[in-house]
Amino acid sequence: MVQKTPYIWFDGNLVPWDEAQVHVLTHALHYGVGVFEGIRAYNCGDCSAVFRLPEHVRRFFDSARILRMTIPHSEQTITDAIVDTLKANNMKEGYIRPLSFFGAGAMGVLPKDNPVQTIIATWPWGAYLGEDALEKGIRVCTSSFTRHHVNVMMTKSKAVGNYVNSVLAKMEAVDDGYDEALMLDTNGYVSEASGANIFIVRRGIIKTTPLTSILEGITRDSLMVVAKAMGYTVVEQQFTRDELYVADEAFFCGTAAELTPIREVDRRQIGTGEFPISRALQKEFFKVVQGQDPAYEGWLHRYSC
Ligand SMILES: Cc1[nH+]cc(COP(=O)(O)O)c(CN[C@@H](CCC(=O)O)C(=O)O)c1O
Repeated sequence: MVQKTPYIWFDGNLVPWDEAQVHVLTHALHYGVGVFEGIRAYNCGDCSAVFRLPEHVRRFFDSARILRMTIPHSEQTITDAIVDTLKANNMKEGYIRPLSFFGAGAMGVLPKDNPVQTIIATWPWGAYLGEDALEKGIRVCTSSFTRHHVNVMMTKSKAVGNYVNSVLAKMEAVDDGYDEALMLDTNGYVSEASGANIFIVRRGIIKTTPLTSILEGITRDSLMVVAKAMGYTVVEQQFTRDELYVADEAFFCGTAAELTPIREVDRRQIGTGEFPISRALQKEFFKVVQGQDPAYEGWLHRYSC
């Protein structure tokens, strides 16, 4: 159950958590047209910092543009509202969920008299895939659900409706005893997880899926930059499930997932079961988000509660 916090920003005002409600004829509840973001704030010791806030806010608005939804606020207003909500909730660290959606008004597929509503919620969210996941890695299965064709759903939009595909994949994986689902694209190549991007390490090369059917992950981008700065070769290249099977290491990454090693895929251990490169990247990633690496100060939007 999500842990409540005192306030949610709702169409310009901070309202008590339990009062942030919508009508059951909200268009997005019926037709799935909304956009959202997942953002994390980290405790950096003497203050806190939201990780890559401008990039997340820009993607939030880009997602809306793709869906022909006009968010009735500026990027600056949303940026300020995110920090204000964190402060109002006295959150030195935690997860931030902006959501914008077609509200109640007309019913029917065409949203014509439906206001675009916007909320920003924040709550504590620890290890996305379980406390042991970051340390020991997770077990993954290839999903029977295929990632969206790029002209069926708009996969560069973090659109609410896209996540029916993710929910079905995740439910199937968990019911079958795994921690997460690996989804293939419509051509059968590895795409991403239900809520994270994927990397593999093979013969010292770090490889990730190109920007085809996947969400353009900000953590993915960050890790590519950090890995290159650490001296690794990083390529964006399609790969198949059996290349994943014979990889030396593999990991998922995302705002919620952070960097979660994968220890097994479809009952095949990945590599030796040790993941030194993933571990080194994970260690550097947490130094970066916690403000311990000055080279990445530009990625931190600092604030104090
Ligand atoms: C499909 C998908 N792919 C990749 C990513 C990684 O993107 P980024 O966070 O920018 O690195 C996410 C984020 N998934 C968000 C929602 C998770 C959820 O269960 O809800 C997240 O990680 O916040 C996805 O949902």
